[in-house]
Amino acid sequence: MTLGKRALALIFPVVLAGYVLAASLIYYVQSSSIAGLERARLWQQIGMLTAVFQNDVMQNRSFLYSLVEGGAVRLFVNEPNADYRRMALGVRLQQSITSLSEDRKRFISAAIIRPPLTVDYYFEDSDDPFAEITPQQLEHIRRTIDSPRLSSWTYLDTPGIEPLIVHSEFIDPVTFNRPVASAKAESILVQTAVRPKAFLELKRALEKEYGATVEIARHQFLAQGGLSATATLGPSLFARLTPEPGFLEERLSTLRMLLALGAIALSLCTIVLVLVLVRRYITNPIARLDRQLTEVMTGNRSALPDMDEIGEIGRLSVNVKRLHDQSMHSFDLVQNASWTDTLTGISNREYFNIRSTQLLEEAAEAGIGCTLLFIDVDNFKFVNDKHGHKIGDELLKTLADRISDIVARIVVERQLPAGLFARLSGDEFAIMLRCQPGAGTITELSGDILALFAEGFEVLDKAYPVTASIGIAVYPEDARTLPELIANADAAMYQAKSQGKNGSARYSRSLHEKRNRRRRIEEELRILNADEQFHLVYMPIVNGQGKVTGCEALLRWTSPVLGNVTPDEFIPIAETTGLFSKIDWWVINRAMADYGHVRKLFGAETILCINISSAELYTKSISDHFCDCADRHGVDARLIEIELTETFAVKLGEQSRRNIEILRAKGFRISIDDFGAGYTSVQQIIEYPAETIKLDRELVESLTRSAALPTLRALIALCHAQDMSVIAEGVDTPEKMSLLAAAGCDLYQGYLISRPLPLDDLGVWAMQRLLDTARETMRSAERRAQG
Ligand SMILES: Nc1nc2c(ncn2[C@@H]2O[C@H](COP(=O)(O)OP(=O)(O)OP(=O)(O)O)[C@@H](O)[C@H]2O)c(=O)[nH]1
Repeated sequence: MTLGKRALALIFPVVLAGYVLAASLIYYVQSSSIAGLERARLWQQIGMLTAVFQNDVMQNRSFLYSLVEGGAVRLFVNEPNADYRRMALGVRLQQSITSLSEDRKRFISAAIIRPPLTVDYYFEDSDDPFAEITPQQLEHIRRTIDSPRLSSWTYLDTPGIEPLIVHSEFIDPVTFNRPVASAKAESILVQTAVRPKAFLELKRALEKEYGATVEIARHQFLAQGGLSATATLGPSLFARLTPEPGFLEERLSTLRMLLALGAIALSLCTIVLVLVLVRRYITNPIARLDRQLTEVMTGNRSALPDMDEIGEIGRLSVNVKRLHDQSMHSFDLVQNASWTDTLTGISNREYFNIRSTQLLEEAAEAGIGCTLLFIDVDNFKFVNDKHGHKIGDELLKTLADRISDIVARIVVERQLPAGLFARLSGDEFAIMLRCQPGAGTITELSGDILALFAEGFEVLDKAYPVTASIGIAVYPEDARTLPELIANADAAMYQAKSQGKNGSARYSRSLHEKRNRRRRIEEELRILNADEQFHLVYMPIVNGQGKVTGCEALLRWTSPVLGNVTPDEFIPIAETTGLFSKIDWWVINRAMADYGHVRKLFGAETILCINISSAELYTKSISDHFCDCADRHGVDARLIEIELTETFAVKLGEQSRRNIEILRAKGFRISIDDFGAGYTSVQQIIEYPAETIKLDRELVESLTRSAALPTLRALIALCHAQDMSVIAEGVDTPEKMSLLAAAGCDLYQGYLISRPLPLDDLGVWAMQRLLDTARETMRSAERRAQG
């Protein structure tokens, strides 16, 4: 939810509740004052009604007196001519009506009654020529006659008939004044009646407004609670108006509705106003700050702009900007540190990867090439081991400085874009330049780097025997991605190393194929079924008398995909990829399973030689595996000779030395294979924990030249002095054999004796050899017999 919506959600109920509360209070106060006002108005209205009524009463009375006092009654009584007197009275009445009331349509009537109750004259101001006095008026006359009073008035309100105010007065027929009480029976009675039109209209209007009848009664009304008003219309005539119960409620509900609408309208106005202000001074600045921060975090903006807000929001913005600037500064420091190699101060692998990716993208856009030089120091370990890591560190730092200088110089001289130089790891460095081979830049660069090592690499005034191997790969010819480019330059560097180190090599197609072949071998090794694709061949070892004393088990691999793959090719791959255990364990098991057969062919004391990977001796379980296999196949440990390569034996570690001691303690023999292929000191020969030394075929080749015979003899004597028997490999001529025999060699192995043979062929070979020996023995016997 946005800040604006939150503000709305907060403000709306608060403002609304405030206004509803205020409206309720106003309603509470207003409702009682409305009730008071209505009550006062009601009393006023009923008072007005009373006044109007009394005016009508007064008019009627005036009408009566105008008839009596004006002589009209006297004229009527004294005039003997009945028609005249009627007409004269009629004229007088009309005059009186005209003078008393402006309303010509008003109903007025007059009647003269002679005793005992004869309506002598009746006049009515109406359109009805046959109009007669009403029974109600007669009734009033009768009641007036019956009462002791000489005059009276009343309000006649009979259902179905329009109400009338009626006045009756006794007149003495002689004096035409009010008679004495005793003369009442002989007096005439004059009655006038008017219709109280104004009163009735007002009454009707009130009844309509209040929705209730104006009650008129001859008795006093009892006091009533709520909204009600009473009035005295005459001495015994009362009126009361009690509005219908919902009258006030209607007013109040209108008030309520007005207040509710007012509260809502005011709430909305207030909310809109508050929201505008909140948005202007709070949410908009915060939203702007948020947007700017988001842009900074997503990289669409480099820094927060200066804020000109005031107050808390302004301070917040300034502080956020300050915080951001500080974190950017810290981030830059951390990033620089994380991209710098701590030892040499040049870029490290992370930065190299990031920057190189950009360089390749730029090169791709510009349609130009990039060249990667992968540099590895040769024999650096030697400096570490011999002179200590401090010197090693110094060497790396000095080398980094010197290569940096070379790169900077060449870039300036050849006007190239800035190059990238980084330490990838250990003694590995890399240079990325936006140039292609051909212009001589790469040749000059690699030549200058190699020249640094020409006289040994000088550090702190001392030269160290290290060189550099440089692998070169070019984008886009050799690779299209950075990982591929690095891998190819690395492969080229290994190529340079394998060509004798201290040189450079460019990544090539053949190198590519070599790597592919290596990858395919690795893949096949991972998935192969050893029982189906591996088999062992055996190469006999004989003593000076030609007796087979042992057989070396040699592994052969026939892959359905790759065909025959030699151990020289796949064993190093298996060792570097950790697949050697799978192979070794199969070889050990298979060779021991075959041992019974070998033994049958060559005798109970035949030694079985099994090669194991040098890496195998780093695993703890190797001795257990040998023992388990020997037990399983019933092979005496003394008849098993485990062959280790000389290069491995030179650098025996703690674990491998312990493993060899365990194996020897269990009775297994140890043999040092390929002796003489590397560089071994006399000291190391003395320290070899082995029963047998196998002279490498190259060594045999060079030492079986007549001039080297004393050396061969001395070497074999040295081994004998260490209690080690000597086997010569590569014995392929009788001459070599006789020379080796002359030098004291114990055992022989080579094509002169036999090539490596499958087990079945080994049997045939053994039979053949027996036959040959038998034939030779017979021939010697014959020669002796002839001689
Ligand atoms: N002094 C020092 N040695 C390091 C550092 N990092 C790695 N090494 C060592 O550098 C050596 C590099 O190994 P290799 O490249 O296999 O040794 P090498 O003798 O140069 O082998 P080749 O390259 O085959 O000639 C290892 O012994 C590492 O322990 C470091 O920061 N300082």
